[in-house]
Formats: sequence, C-alpha cells, structure tokens
Amino acid sequence: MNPAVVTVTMNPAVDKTVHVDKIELAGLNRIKEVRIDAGGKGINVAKVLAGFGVSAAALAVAGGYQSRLLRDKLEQAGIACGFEEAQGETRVNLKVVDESTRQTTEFNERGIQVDEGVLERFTARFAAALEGARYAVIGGSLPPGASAGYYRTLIEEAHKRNVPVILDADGPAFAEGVEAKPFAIKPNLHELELYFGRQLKEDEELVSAARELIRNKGVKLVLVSMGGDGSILISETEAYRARPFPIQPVSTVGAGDSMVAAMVYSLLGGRTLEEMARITSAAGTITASKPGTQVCTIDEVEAKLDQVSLFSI
Ligand SMILES: Nc1ncnc2c1ncn2[C@@H]1O[C@H](COP(=O)(O)OP(=O)(O)O)[C@@H](O)[C@H]1O
Ligand SMILES: O=P(O)(O)OC[C@H]1O[C@](O)(COP(=O)(O)O)[C@@H](O)[C@@H]1O
Repeated sequence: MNPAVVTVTMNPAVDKTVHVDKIELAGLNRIKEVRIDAGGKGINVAKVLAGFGVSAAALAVAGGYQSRLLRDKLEQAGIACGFEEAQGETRVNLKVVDESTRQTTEFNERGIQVDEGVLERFTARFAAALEGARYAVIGGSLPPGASAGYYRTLIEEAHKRNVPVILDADGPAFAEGVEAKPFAIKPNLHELELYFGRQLKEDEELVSAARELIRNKGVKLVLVSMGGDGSILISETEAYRARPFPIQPVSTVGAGDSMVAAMVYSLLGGRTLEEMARITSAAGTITASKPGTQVCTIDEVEAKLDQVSLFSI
C-alpha cells in the first residue's frame, strides 16, 4: 500500500548543528558540540509523521555522498525514500546555537544545480507517488535551476489526482505556489509580511491578511508561526491564537516543519480546527526544545496539549 502522505523536498540538506558558548563575529569560535541530522522541510515533516505513526514517503532531489547519508538516516527511521539523483553534492546547512542567548543562527547553502531532465523525472515520480495518497506536503526552497513556478506544476499534478497539498515555502516559490490553490499554507510571520509587502503587527491584521489569501486564492487553512510568540491558525470562519508553554529553547530548527506535520496528522484524524491549533503549537514548541533537527514525538505532544494557551480571535 502506498503511504498516506507524500512529502516533497526539492532542496534537502544535511543539517549540521554546532554549539558555541557565545558567537564571536570576526573572531575564533570554538565548537563544543556537533550534531548531524537529515534536514529539509519535507524530510522533517516525514520524520515527525513517522514518529506519529503515519506512513509518509519522502521524495527529494539529492546527489553525491550526502544523498546516501540522508537516505540511510531516513531508512533507519523506517521512512520510504523516493530520491531523484542529480549531479553534484547535496548541501550541508550549518546551524549555530549560541548558548549564551539560546538563539540559533542558520547558514543555508543554495543547493544542488538541477536541470530540466531532473525536474521532469521528479514530476513523474511525484505523480506516481500520489496514487493512494491522502495529502501531499511541499516544503522548502527550490534548488538552483528550478523556476519559481515549479511548485505550481507539482500542486496541479496533485489536484489532477484530488490530493490536497500543504505548502511551506517562501519568496517567489511561495507566491507562485499559492496561485495553484494549495489546501493549506504555513508561512512564518516574516514570510507573510514579505508576501504582502507590509508589516502585520496586530493579530487582527494578520488574520485579515490570511483571509485575503483564503478569499482571493482559494486556500482553505493558513497557519502562521511566530517563533517564541506562538502561532495563529485561520480558516474562513474561525481563527485561533496559540501561545507556547515555557521551554528552554535548544534548537528551533525543524519547529515549523513539526507544525506542518501536526497539521497533516490532525487532518487525517478529522480533528477540529481548535484541536489542530493546539496540536500544531505543542509540536512546534517541543521540537524547539530539542537539539539539532531532532523532532517531537506524539507522546511528548499529547502530554503537553493542555498546557498550550489557546483563544479564539
Ligand atoms: N523560542 C521559542 N520558544 C518557544 N517556542 C518556540 C520558540 N521558537 C519556536 N517555537 C515554536 O515553534 C513554532 C515554529 O517556530 P517558527 O520559528 O515560527 O517556525 P519556522 O522555523 O518555520 O520559521 C512556534 O510557533 C512555537 O510554537
Ligand atoms: O530550503 P530552505 O528554506 O533553505 O530550508 C531548509 C532548512 O529548513 C529546515 O527544514 C528547518 O525548517 P523549519 O525550522 O522551518 O522547520 C532545515 O532542516 C533545513 O536546513
């Protein structure tokens, strides 16, 4: 049987997380700890879903030694991989955790160069993987060589097979992707402000901006994440504001992806929007309290659900 969820990561990464006492710009930084994880937005979503007991296939474009490393890590976690191989090396994204501030600074490479042939083969691979799938998740940046409209092509393929898509991208890839009417999107506040070309300071402004997307673009759900400030989940008729329970942030990498996975989990389980707002917030918050690109488990999420502070707006 094909997996229930297909995730797409056109630009995966080996995430290398290092810890320093305090970042010294233009100085020598001694690394205290190093951690290597499989990364990239769709891949992280597949990792979370696997831990939630949902079967997910991780589709990606990858190359070289890092591709083998990613595949090994995913297969060890029981995740089915569908990798389209490209010439070159998959990127290594560096995440630097400053222990004095508990903030993570990210250095993401541009990624592997892809050509038309790779993209055409990937589209065909995606179309085949959609057979029997209930949801598709498309996440992250596009690699050099892919046009900004490529996510639109993939979303249209999914629609031909009646598979709803959750899109988590930024910049032109997000703006073009939205034109293909994904079912749901998960921008962070910064990405949404970039899309609208204006600041969205108040929750009410943010809700009305999200409703513009719902009314004008046909998106059904908008989940806006705001780092330590939490998140807002918006549909045409409801909106919920979630505030995280207190944590010691360790590495926030993968927190947004955990929210996307929790959204899919809630959809598959027929949860209400209010429940989805709670689950997505708990998932993101727990992942932010874990090292590297290590993600939350369903037991950890369930144990914290009633600690999410939630109200309707
Ligand atoms: N410093 C933090 N403290 C508590 N929770 C956090 C923190 N940073 C992130 N989170 C949790 O992770 C979620 C996603 O974080 P965010 O940084 O907005 O995502 P993205 O990585 O996609 O930009 C937030 O809504 C929140 O629940
Ligand atoms: O494709 P992009 O935008 O460079 O992002 C890739 C990076 O984002 C991540 O998927 C984490 O994303 P989130 O912190 O938004 O959950 C990393 O694993 C990866 O290195």
